[in-house]
Amino acid sequence: MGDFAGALWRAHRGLATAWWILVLAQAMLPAAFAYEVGSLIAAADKTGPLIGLGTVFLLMQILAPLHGQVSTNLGAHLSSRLQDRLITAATGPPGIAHLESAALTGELAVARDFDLGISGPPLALSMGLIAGSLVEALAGAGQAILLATWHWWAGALLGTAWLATHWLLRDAARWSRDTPEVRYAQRRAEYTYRLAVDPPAGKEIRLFGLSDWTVRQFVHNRQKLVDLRWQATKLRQRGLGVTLAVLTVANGLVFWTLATDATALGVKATFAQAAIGTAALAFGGLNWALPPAIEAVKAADRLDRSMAEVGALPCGSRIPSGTALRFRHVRFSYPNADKPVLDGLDLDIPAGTSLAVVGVNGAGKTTLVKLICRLYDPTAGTVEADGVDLKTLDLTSWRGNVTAVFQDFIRYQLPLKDNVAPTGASEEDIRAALAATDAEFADLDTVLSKGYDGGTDLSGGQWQRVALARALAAVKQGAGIVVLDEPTAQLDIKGETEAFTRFLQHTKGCTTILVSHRFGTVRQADRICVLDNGKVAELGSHDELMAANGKYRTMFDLQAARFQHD
Ligand SMILES: Nc1ncnc2c1ncn2[C@@H]1O[C@H](COP(=O)(O)OP(=O)(O)OP(=O)(O)O)[C@@H](O)[C@H]1O
Repeated sequence: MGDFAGALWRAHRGLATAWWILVLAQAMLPAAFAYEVGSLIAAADKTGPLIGLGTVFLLMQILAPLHGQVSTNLGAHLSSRLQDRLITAATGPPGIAHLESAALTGELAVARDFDLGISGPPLALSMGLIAGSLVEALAGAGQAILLATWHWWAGALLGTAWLATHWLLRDAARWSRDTPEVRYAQRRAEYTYRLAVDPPAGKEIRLFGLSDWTVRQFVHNRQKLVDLRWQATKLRQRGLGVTLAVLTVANGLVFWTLATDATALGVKATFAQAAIGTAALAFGGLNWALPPAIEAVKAADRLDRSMAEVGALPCGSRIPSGTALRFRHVRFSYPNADKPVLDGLDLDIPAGTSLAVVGVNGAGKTTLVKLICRLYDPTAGTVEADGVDLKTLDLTSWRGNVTAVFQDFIRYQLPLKDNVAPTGASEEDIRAALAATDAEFADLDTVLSKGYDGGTDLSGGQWQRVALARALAAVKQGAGIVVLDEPTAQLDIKGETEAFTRFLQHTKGCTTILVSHRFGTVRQADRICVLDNGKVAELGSHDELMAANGKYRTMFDLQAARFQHD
């Protein structure tokens, strides 16, 4: 609860203060109402008590909707703050291991539930429910205190009896989502939800007839969450029986004493209401909206720390001085993987040369690219730039020195010009980059997404040309190392060879690393390296490797034969 209160305070101090004041004010009103009713009955002159009663009644009517408004606003602020924190936690770490960790993506699903509302109401809504339940619990305590002013034991007895019920119900209302089963169901529900609503999935869902499957998966996992909640929150019968007995005795005793007490009718009316109102102690504060909200706040806190830890990379202060790359006895395993992807890899890439990397699927080509971009660090060995370990370089400067077209490059839903230079560049440079890659598909200001007014979409190959233009624009801005991971896989054969030849012309002087399965492109590189079993199996120019008659030649001949046959 402390974490939650702290999160409210940080979300919006003014609203949080108003929210708590309103909780307390509203909690006091039922006791005040009981007192005023008693006074009205007892008083000879009814004017004062009537005004008092009317004021309390009016406050009850005004404060409740006001509290509702404040709750919704505060909930929206808290929700935005949590979203900001999650986005910062995800994008902040310099590495990407935290985004690929199964444990952390599970945690992210728990944290995001406050906003998706798959297994509970979204925060803006649940804040009102939380407010109501807190008011109720505190109002019950206020009535018990009022009752204690008549007979201390009556307040204590009824207060304790209803508190016991509170614990029973609380136990039953509490549902820990922090279990592998719940996380799994939440992730599957979120995943299938995205499949249903995101356009890229829309094609396959329809073509492969997966609509029913998607709905079934979503419903199944949602139902699973409902069942798990039901199992966790079922009332235990024996506990219920005991509590009912305690309540019957306590209430019987208090009301019997009240009935037989020789006090005035007004006093009796006040304390009878207080005795009834104490029951709110049992039911307030139990609202099922509170635990999920607390868990979302806690999960966001935990993610902040754990993502920073898992995605951390050591960062030096040296400024990169050159673009020659060297892998020295590099070994690399993904976290929790039992087999290394790279194992004793040695490779020199002289500055200003181009190197193509080939190998079967899963040989570790993209992994090599990730190490050059320093998205991961080697498990052992070093990657060096001009003889300097990348770990000792200033990371921002290093990243400014490298540009890449990744296999799964991003298709930004932004204007064409921002797709070429996301952080800005002169119009002249943007146009030059687009011209060099034959990517002038739209007006510079046209958004590359059909989801926007006047927006357009591109074909796979056209998108690749735009991604190549982005890399060229980065070279213009100072990047000296260019990494291309299957950059032309979606271009037609003629376009591919032309595009790569032109790209190399425009990046003359850069160190270029190309990953490709298309040998027409590969052969244009100064040198080619065949990756096998985590090591460099062959290294040389196209002619040298063909003459060596090894793995490269086998792969090249296979592809050439297929084209000749076609
Ligand atoms: N984030 C990851 N976590 C765990 N294992 C991974 C991860 N990414 C890749 N791998 C594994 O590492 C190995 C090498 O993958 P990588 O993507 O580097 O291969 P590749 O040579 O680029 O393959 P392809 O030609 O299919 O693109 C594969 O066995 C893959 O399953």
